[in-house]
Amino acid sequence: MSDLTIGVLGLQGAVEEHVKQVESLGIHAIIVKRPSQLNEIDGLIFPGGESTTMRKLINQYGFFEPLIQFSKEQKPIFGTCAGMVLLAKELEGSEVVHLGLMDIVVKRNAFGRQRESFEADLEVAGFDSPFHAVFIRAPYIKKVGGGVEVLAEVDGHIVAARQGHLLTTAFHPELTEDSRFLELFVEMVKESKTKTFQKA
Ligand SMILES: NC(=O)CC[C@H](N)C(=O)O
Repeated sequence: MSDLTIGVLGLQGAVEEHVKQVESLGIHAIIVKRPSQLNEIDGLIFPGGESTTMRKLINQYGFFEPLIQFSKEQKPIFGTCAGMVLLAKELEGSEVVHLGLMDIVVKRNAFGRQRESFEADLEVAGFDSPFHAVFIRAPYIKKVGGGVEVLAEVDGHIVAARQGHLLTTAFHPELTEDSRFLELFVEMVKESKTKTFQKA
């Protein structure tokens, strides 16, 4: 076991699958259900699910400010699917903004009814072979700000990106055996932990 702990926000959605994938890498995972648990983790995953419901629960359980603070401390966050919607600074066609942490404009349920759920093999920046991705009522990124690195696209739409300590995918990387996105996140978490250690 490494000395890292990764949390999965456990308010709603595909929580267990992420926990299993984190544990499959020999890393300690906890399900985060109370804001105080944010102090016990080095990085946090927002699972897929229903972003509107997740946001209601974020408010109800007093997570809003603690999550903003977690990000301010440069602690890595990985938002998958609904998690991407939570991270976005703007949602297309909507006045609603959730956490607004990442400089991306996101369109919800973006692939339309005919392609509600689909799978695709993606070329990903930094990966040496395609990544098989599962999309479920997925969003995509319409626009990125200057500091955002685009990692993958499908049909010309951005579906994976990184901005410093923030990583996001429109698909569900926890539903396949391929753990390369999680491994990338783990590297981000290790890096951030080393930096914090050096500052202390
Ligand atoms: N699989 C998912 O996470 C779907 C996300 C959903 N469309 C939302 O915006 O909340």
